[in-house]
Amino acid sequence: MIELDGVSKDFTIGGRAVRVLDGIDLNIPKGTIYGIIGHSGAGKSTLVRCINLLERPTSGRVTVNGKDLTNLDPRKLQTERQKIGMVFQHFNLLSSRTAAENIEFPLELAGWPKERRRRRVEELLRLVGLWELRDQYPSKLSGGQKQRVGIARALAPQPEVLLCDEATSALDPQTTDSILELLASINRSLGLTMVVITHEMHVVTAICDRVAVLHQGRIVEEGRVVDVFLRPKHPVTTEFVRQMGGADTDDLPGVPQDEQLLRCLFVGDSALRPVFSEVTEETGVHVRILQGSVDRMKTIPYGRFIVALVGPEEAKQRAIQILQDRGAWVKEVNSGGSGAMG
Ligand SMILES: Nc1ncnc2c1ncn2[C@@H]1O[C@H](COP(=O)(O)OP(=O)(O)OP(=O)(O)O)[C@@H](O)[C@H]1O
Repeated sequence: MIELDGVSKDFTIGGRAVRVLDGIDLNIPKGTIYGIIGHSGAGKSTLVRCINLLERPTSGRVTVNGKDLTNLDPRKLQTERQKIGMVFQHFNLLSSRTAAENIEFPLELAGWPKERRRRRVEELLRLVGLWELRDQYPSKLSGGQKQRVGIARALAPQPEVLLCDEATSALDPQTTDSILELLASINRSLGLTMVVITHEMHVVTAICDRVAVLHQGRIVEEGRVVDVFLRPKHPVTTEFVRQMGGADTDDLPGVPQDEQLLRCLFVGDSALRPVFSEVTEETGVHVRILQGSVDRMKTIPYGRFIVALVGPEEAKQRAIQILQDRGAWVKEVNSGGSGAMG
């Protein structure tokens, strides 16, 4: 749906060219919610603005829905841009227009007839839960309500892609969750492809299917959210994962020499099965859970545990084999070892 091939972007800063994006390759499948996470200055906003060519890449190609945007003349680019909606961190609403009039604005620009505009605006006000507030001006709306207007305005011309640039970063945690829920439900009901730019892990784990980690203008990791965040490879990803907390061997109590300390990770249905009980039943090895939790990333359950196996050596090895056979990723650790799960 969205493909970036070797996209680079240079800005001239203080008279010299500085490379802000460096050879970005991305393939965002239709209908997915795709997260791009990175620290401040990583290049996230520049990257998302390259997708709709608000920033023209210095080199590389941007293809959206089979059309190479980097090769279109200005008029055709304008037409294609209407299929890409954008939601901003600070809402960017027109203060002199009511909620309904803000939503209507892009339809006026696109030349929709009045009656069709009226029907579309009503539909959108209801979709984002703002029908009652349709005649309010932005100054009378809360941050969450303003962002609902921003989302409805972006959806008005029926785009195929929605770009969200830190759409929840100016909101409190509760409002953030309600906006994330709205975005996820729009994705489900309209099948819209969404690109979500954020510096917050929570945003990615709540609604994204896939994620790219951006660092100093490069993608350092990419994949399914569960794969990238539960088994991070790059130090920047590991830093983000630490924000989630979870199993860590730093603060473990002492474990007797004859017990085998393990880190276990279950992803998918195996996280919900009584695998530790099965191990005990089949091998006689007891499993002492020292730390752990079961949670979900979007809809996918996962469990992270630090356990100690208690029993004869040969039986402990069989227990590890059974854990692996039942879908666990298992890593033996020395007691007193350190490091986040991953
Ligand atoms: N128009 C511009 N001219 C010059 N430099 C720019 C321009 N836009 C961005 N930059 C620089 O590019 C780098 C990446 O900025 P960008 O806003 O894309 O990062 P970001 O990851 O979105 O960060 P933040 O979360 O802080 O917005 C920064 O060093 C920034 O100063």
